[in-house]
Amino acid sequence: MPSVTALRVVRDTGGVDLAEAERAAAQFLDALGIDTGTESLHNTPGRMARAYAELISPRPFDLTTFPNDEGYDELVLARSIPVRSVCEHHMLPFVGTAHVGYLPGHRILGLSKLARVVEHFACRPQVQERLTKQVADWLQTQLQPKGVGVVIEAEHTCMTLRGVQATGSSTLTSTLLGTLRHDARSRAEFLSLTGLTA
Ligand SMILES: Nc1nc2c(ncn2[C@@H]2O[C@H](COP(=O)(O)OP(=O)(O)OP(=O)(O)O)[C@@H](O)[C@H]2O)c(=O)[nH]1
Ligand SMILES: [Zn+2]
Repeated sequence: MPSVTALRVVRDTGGVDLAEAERAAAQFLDALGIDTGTESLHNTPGRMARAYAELISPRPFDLTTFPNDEGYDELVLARSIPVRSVCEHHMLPFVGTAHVGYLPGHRILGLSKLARVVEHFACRPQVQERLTKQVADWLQTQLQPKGVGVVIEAEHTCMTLRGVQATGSSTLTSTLLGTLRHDARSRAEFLSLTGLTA
């Protein structure tokens, strides 16, 4: 008889050497002409090291699935999941929201896991296109649903705070798989529920 299953998901970050990261941050600030000898900045290299370590270290989680006993065959959609990542080109944050949905097959997913999968792939140096596709592909592989849809909208601070300084701009990416990609009605419903079409 099918039952609850849980797959432990842990990402090996290769190990963060906090002490070395702190030394490097101190050198980096020094090279920028920033004096870390003051009382206020004294602990800044350590804070920088811990902050970046946190940004690239996803929390482990259990990917819990349940049998789809009722044969639920409509969309399951988690909207407005917070996204927090760092662009791999500048190591500056990009932040926004994700809408993640799927059309169930034989199993359904614990709802919180949709947000945990987003965090799992966001907590690393990323580009938004890859992040979007990784979340969709992974759900497709692990859950084998009839379809998956992922939409991410994010502000890249490397584009809004520096460089071109396109304040207020955001970037939208999407990946649709299976029925959500190929069936016009399912696709339209998904995009409508995510607020992307009227
Ligand atoms: N496709 C994609 N590009 C990104 C992402 N995050 C940042 N970038 C871009 O990566 C590019 C890096 O371009 P470079 O010309 O090497 O860097 P740069 O001189 O700092 O460029 P500017 O940002 O235009 O000043 C920039 O255009 C960024 O906007 C992302 O998630 N996806
Ligand atoms: Zn960038």
